[in-house]
Amino acid sequence: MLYTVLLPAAGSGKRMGAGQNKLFLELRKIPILIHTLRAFEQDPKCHQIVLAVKKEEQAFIEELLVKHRISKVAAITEGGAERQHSVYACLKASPTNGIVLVHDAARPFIRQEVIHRLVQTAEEFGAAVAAVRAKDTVKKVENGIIQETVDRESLWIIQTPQAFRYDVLEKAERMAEKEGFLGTDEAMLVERQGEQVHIVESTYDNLKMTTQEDLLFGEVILTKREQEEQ
Ligand SMILES: Nc1ccn([C@@H]2O[C@H](COP(=O)(O)OP(=O)(O)OP(=O)(O)O)[C@@H](O)[C@H]2O)c(=O)n1
Ligand SMILES: C[C@](O)(CO)[C@H](O)COP(=O)(O)O
Repeated sequence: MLYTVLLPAAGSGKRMGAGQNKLFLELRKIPILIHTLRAFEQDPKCHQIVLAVKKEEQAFIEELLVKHRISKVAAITEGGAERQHSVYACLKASPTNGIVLVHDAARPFIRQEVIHRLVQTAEEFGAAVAAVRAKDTVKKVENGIIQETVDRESLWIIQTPQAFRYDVLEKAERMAEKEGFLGTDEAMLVERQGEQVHIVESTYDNLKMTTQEDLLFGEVILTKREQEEQ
């Protein structure tokens, strides 16, 4: 089945400390935003892309879309104060009966085979998220004192894309807005509606460009990808 991808791109990139939207920073002379868009532009199963952007950045982003021949962007909507608000704005701009993927525009290295497994799982079960197993020990801490070590075998690091049947995500976003609930990902909103969310194993290089170090890792990932393609 074809899918629609919702790309929140209206953040400020505070943790990157670049003084601008981190999505405009370049890897191999291409903006991070374009790397991410290309992943979906080049996927035959992607029907359309919906972007949430800052109003004052829309004209610049539209120029980037033309320059880099990104043709699948069907709608550009205004993002909100929080990531969740930006995602909801994208959802409201793209009603469909099918599968929607929510993907951070700050994750440029998503692999097509992960996307397709997510879509298949969401088609079957209604909700699925990309994730990788935790590699480090995780502990709960209060006031600088370790309270509990969480069993690593049951720990997964959640990424995006997060894939849903449109009606499942729409109800979750609508109820969260009505109840003033703010989550850090869409799965949280769906879980609190009592829906089961499935895990689809992703790759460790599906990195979210968040801090300066990630730019270095990103260049290495691109070098590795180029070697894979040779
Ligand atoms: N109000 C917001 C906040 C974030 N995002 C988007 O959500 C994705 C993941 O958010 P994050 O990595 O936190 O980006 P920023 O919010 O820009 O980073 P920071 O928290 O460091 O400011 C990014 O593509 C970002 O552009 C958004 O559309 N609207
Ligand atoms: C949605 C997410 O990428 C899953 O790991 C993450 O929660 C986004 O966090 P951010 O602080 O909004 O980047």
